[in-house]
Amino acid sequence: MSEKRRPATPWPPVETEAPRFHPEAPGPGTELAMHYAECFGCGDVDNGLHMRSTVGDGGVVYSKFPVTRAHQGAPGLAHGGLLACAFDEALGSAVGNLLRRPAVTGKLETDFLRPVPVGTTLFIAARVDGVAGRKIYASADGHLDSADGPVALRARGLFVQVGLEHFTNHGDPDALSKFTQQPRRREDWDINP
Ligand SMILES: CCCCCCCCCCCCCC(=O)SCCNC(=O)CCNC(=O)[C@H](O)C(C)(C)COP(=O)(O)OP(=O)(O)OC[C@H]1O[C@@H](n2cnc3c(N)ncnc32)[C@H](O)[C@@H]1OP(=O)(O)O
Repeated sequence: MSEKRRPATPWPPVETEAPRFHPEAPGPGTELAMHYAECFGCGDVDNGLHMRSTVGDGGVVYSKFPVTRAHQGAPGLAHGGLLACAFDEALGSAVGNLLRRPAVTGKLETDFLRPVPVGTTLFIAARVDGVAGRKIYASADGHLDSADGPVALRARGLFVQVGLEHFTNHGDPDALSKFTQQPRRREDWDINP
């Protein structure tokens, strides 16, 4: 199957600054713990994606998504929505861990280039591309079965920085205390755009 191309659109779509990684961001080689045990992407959820991520060199976060029968759409193939979910998680992990700015997905676009069979592992490499005020642009490639395997998907996401009250006002008021890894304290986040 030949490498397919999609129409080239500028990315990031607006003028941005280079991302400034948080001084206490985890360094290369760090295996990232799940950020929340009940997260469908990285938590201990039945039939969740059970993604695991590691910080690489140059501001890249590598995540693995083992695709099981629980993740099917067409028989034997991963469901596209769950693949998009895996990219949301991978991009969000790069943004959250490297910048330590609380942010939510505002826009997520995914190019599906190859089918992803059950039994494969998707190796996702995600990076933060630029920042414009509260807007954080990130992108990722998903490779089949190894870090340099064929590219099955590409994704681009806009994350919007929010105050911590976003999570307490709209979600579980106890949610922040349920985070299972650092930073657990307000002062651990860079909350100034
Ligand atoms: C160590 C730490 C570990 C942590 C690890 C964490 C891992 C996490 C992994 C989990 C990963 C999973 C993560 C998840 O699943 S996050 C869950 C899914 N996402 C949401 O639920 C978000 C829902 N949406 C909102 O809450 C609001 O709409 C937000 C907050 C996004 C913006 O509402 P707000 O009123 O606050 O701001 P604004 O509307 O003035 O917008 C601000 C700017 O953004 C621009 N804009 C907005 N939307 C779009 C768009 N669609 N296309 C293009 N642009 C868009 C907008 O034009 C404006 O630009 P400008 O006019 O200023 O130029």
